[in-house]
This record gives sequence, structure tokens and C-alpha cells, in this order.
Amino acid sequence: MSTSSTPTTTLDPDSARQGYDRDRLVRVAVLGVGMMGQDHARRLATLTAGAELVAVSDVDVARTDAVAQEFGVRAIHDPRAAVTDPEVDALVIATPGFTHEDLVLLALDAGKPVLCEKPLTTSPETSRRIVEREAELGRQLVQVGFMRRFDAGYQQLRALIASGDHGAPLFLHCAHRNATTPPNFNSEQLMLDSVVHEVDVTRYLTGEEVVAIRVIAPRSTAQAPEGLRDPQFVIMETESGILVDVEIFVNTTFGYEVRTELVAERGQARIGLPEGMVTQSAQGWGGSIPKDFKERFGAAYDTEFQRWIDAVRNGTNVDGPGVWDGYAAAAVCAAGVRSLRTGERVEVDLGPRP
Ligand SMILES: NC(=O)c1ccc[n+]([C@@H]2O[C@H](COP(=O)([O-])OP(=O)(O)OC[C@H]3O[C@@H](n4cnc5c(N)ncnc54)[C@H](O)[C@@H]3O)[C@@H](O)[C@H]2O)c1
Ligand SMILES: O[C@H]1[C@H](O)[C@@H](O)[C@H](O)[C@@H](O)[C@H]1O
Repeated sequence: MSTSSTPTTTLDPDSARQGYDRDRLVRVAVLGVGMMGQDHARRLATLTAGAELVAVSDVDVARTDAVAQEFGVRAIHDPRAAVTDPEVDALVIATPGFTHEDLVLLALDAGKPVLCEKPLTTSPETSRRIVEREAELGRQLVQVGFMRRFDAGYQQLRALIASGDHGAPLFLHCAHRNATTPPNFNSEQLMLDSVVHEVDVTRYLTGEEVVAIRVIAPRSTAQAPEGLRDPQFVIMETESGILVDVEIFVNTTFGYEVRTELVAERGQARIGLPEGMVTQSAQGWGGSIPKDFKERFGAAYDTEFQRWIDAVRNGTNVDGPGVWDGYAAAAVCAAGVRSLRTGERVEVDLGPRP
């Protein structure tokens, strides 16, 4: 088995901004400026070439004003008005998942490109409505924030599978661990907000749909808050019979880890192992563990945003996962929520693709 380190692609803000005509900058508004939205606002304001952060909007008026002031952009207090604002060309939606359907449909009606954070929506029915509305429009406008597709390690693993050098994939073993969860995070969100990444990664890596899912909840950690079974063990089956297991554990207390191991007919590969500097000192030897997704996937978000803005500028609007990917993930996650309740294996039927 060969191992290779994961290259990172960090954009240099100064060199990345060179060569763009200011008149052609894409004027972007960020809706929802909590944890993720503020990070994306900073990315757009300082790093993404060809983009201009022009406005922020949040139902929390004080937060809107504070973030607008920090970046020297407009504060728009009504998020729906931000979508239709004539001075806004494109939108980043970083509000909670249950608000996405309304805002994305409004953006589609306004004909504006959107980068919508995952999950596209919180149910297959609502995601399907977006798929159908975009199909009626006849052009892609919505990209979904499945940023792992822009992570160098996942890209390498996908290329390895596609090359066939290791033979057909048999298993993907995934571990997805967070240090802690936000307040009120519950078992349903564990599936819709966290496992949704592994659903998308499975589809991205294998090129196959997920046809069944089963969720098993072992004993919970003492750190699990009320309403959250943590950890959980998820087993997915793809069309050709590849088995994908996911250990999802979001209160490890100490760090952020996302790993995937491929077992194929004639070889294996692992990504997401601890990497970077290993230190030796009187305290012992060791490296560091990322504290959160912003650190672990920082380069992936940077690349995701750059490619999205490039796509908007060249008129294709989307360069990454689209609404069908968001819908498929929502359908598998809804089946996962049912499986956790019943303990049964639940089949997934996506129905026809418009
Ligand atoms: N890709 C990733 O790795 C990643 C990581 C974290 C969060 N996310 C996603 O980003 C989104 C936001 O998550 P977060 O952790 O930043 O949440 P958050 O709670 O920190 O921030 C959400 C913000 O949206 C605001 N808001 C709520 N309803 C709104 C509405 N209708 N219009 C405008 N603003 C509204 C809230 O006031 C808050 O400021 C979610 O979809 C989440 O799943 C993705
Ligand atoms: O919303 C977050 C985010 O998407 C992270 O990437 C994931 O690790 C967390 O589990 C999830 O809650």
C-alpha cells in the first residue's frame, strides 16, 4: 500500500486578486452571519479573487450591524430584501438549514447564483421543490456547500478509485468527530447536519447513489446532551453494494477529526490522518489535532469559494455539487432519521431526476 501526504491549496490574497478588472467583480451578500457566515464574509472580503462583499444580512439586527461595520459593507436587515437587492449579484446562504428553502427559492425567482451552505434543506420534499424549480428555469444557479469535494485528500481518493488501480471499492470506513456540539444539537441534526457530509462524500467518491441506510446507536458518551444520541454508527449501501460505515461522534471533548479509509479489491488508502509537524520536547513527542472544521477544511472552503466565483463570472454559476446532490443527501439523511427511530434498515428511492 502506498501512502501520500495531502497537499493543501492555500490562495495568496495578493497574487490571487491580480489581473481582475474591478468592474467585473461579483457583488456578493452573505445571509446569516453566525459562525460560518462570518468566516465566509471574511473569505469573500479578503481572499476570493473576483468577488466583492457588498452586504450582510441576518435576522439578528445587532449582529448584522456589527458584522457590516467590521467589513465596511451594507447592513440589510431583511434577509429576503437582500436576495432581491439590485446591487447584489450573488448570494451566500449561511443561515440554519430550516431557512434555506425559502431563501433559495427566492434567489431562483430573482435569477441569482447562490452558494448555499449544507444541508440544501432539511427534508427531501423541500429539496425536491428546489430541484424542480431550477429545472423549470433551465439553468443551474445553486451550488451546495459540500466543501469536502474541494479538499485535496478527497480529490486524491476519488481519482484513485476512478483510476481502477486498486480494483473495485468494497468498503469505505469513515470517522467524523467533533470536539463539542452547539447548544440544542439533537439526534436528527446529527444526521442532517453532520452525517450529511459522509452521504455526499460517498456519492462523490463512488459515483453511485446510496440505496439503503441503517443507523445503530451504541451507549452514549456521558458528554452527550439531552436529546442527542452520541456517538452513532451508520451503515450505507451503494447501488453496486459498496458498504460505507460511519462512526459519528460529536462530543469527543478534544478535537476535530474527519478520516476516510478505502478498502478495494487490490489495495487500500486512507485520508485525513494527522499530518503536519511532529514535535519532540521534554513533554514528549506528538503533533496537533485541528480544533474545528474551519481549521481542518480551511483550504477546501477557500477553493470552493474561488471556484464558485469563477463560475459565476464565466456565466456557468456552479462548479461543484448542485441541487440534485443536495436532494439526494437530504433523502438519505431522512431515511437515516427513520432508521434511528425504528432500528430498521431503510431503503432510499430518489425517484426520477428532472
Ligand atoms: N460546511 C461546513 O463545514 C459547515 C460548518 C458549519 C456550519 N455549516 C452550515 O452553515 C449554516 C449556518 O451554520 P452556523 O454554524 O454558522 O450557524 P449559526 O447559528 O452560528 O449562525 C446562523 C445565523 O443565521 C441567522 N439566521 C437565522 N435565521 C435567519 C434567516 N431566516 N435569515 C437570515 N439570518 C438568519 C442567525 O441569527 C445566526 O446569526 C448551516 O446551514 C450549517 O449547517 C456548514
Ligand atoms: O455543521 C457542522 C459542519 O458541517 C461540520 O463540518 C461538521 O463536522 C459538523 O458535525 C456539523 O455539525
